[in-house]
Amino acid sequence: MHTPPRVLTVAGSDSGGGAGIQADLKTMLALGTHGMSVVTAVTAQNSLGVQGAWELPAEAVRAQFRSVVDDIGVDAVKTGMLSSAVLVETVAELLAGVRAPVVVDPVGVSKHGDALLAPTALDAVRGALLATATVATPNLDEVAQLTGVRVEEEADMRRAAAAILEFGPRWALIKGGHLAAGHAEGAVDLLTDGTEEHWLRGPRHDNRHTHGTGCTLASALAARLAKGDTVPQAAAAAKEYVTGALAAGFRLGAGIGPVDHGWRRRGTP
Ligand SMILES: Nc1ncnc2c1ncn2[C@@H]1O[C@H](COP(=O)(O)OP(=O)(O)OP(=O)(O)O)[C@@H](O)[C@H]1O
Ligand SMILES: Cc1ncc(COP(=O)(O)O)c(N)n1
Repeated sequence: MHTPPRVLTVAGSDSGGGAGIQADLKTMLALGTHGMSVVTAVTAQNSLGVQGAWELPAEAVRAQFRSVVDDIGVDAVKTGMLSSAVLVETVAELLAGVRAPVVVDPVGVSKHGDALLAPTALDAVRGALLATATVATPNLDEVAQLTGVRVEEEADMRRAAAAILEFGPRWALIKGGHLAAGHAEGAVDLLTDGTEEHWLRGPRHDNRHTHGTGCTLASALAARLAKGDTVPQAAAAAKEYVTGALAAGFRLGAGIGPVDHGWRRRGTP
């Protein structure tokens, strides 16, 4: 009997289904793995923004994590919205006991600018969470928030990665999706462990249906790591998956629509 690789997301729920836990589980299924979840917070969210957010108690996060890890086991873990300093510290402590690869997406704010992490949690992200990561996947706003490095040109991404690596992840994947057109060739991300450097380049799709890109990239990366890829192989596959999902992104609600996690089944548009 075939048992698919087991991948766990520790993240917030997005009621609109485009980001957070919902994006993670869809991505994990699309990439042939068994997705599992530890919910950290519940958001009331749609294509227009985040209308409310409620954090779970640390005890509930710990209990979900133990239920999954102690019985089922994990081949990779991904973290997303962690909401507060208490939950960042709790999750960092839980991850320290895990041997599987860990992808940390240090989610700070939503696409609409709604805060998904308390400013008081930044120290715990720097001091405890990032060191548990096999790969950390900050976007440019998160890089600025965590390190003070401002990326305006592609070449600045090297300094951003070096500053993130100081906090202890084995690899940094700096996402350049927010680089202004004209300052990058396509949509470019930089993956490096401080020695090797891999530029991940894809075509830019400006169809505005980009809700969930960061969650999707990090989950695809975790899924491929669970399947046994090396970090550079997993990152290349994740970039290809998110690029296809973005190209197929669709209108939903009155605002920013989601990427299409099922694009491979439906065929490329
Ligand atoms: N318009 C775009 N066209 C093609 N690829 C994109 C575009 N925007 C982002 N990407 C890619 O999507 C992935 C996520 O990048 P991004 O910088 O948007 O992350 P994020 O900010 O965490 O996501 P979000 O903006 O959803 O919070 C990266 O691989 C990035 O290069
Ligand atoms: C619960 C939750 N987690 C994460 C994000 C960030 O999403 P994106 O992938 O668009 O950055 C979000 N909007 N909501």
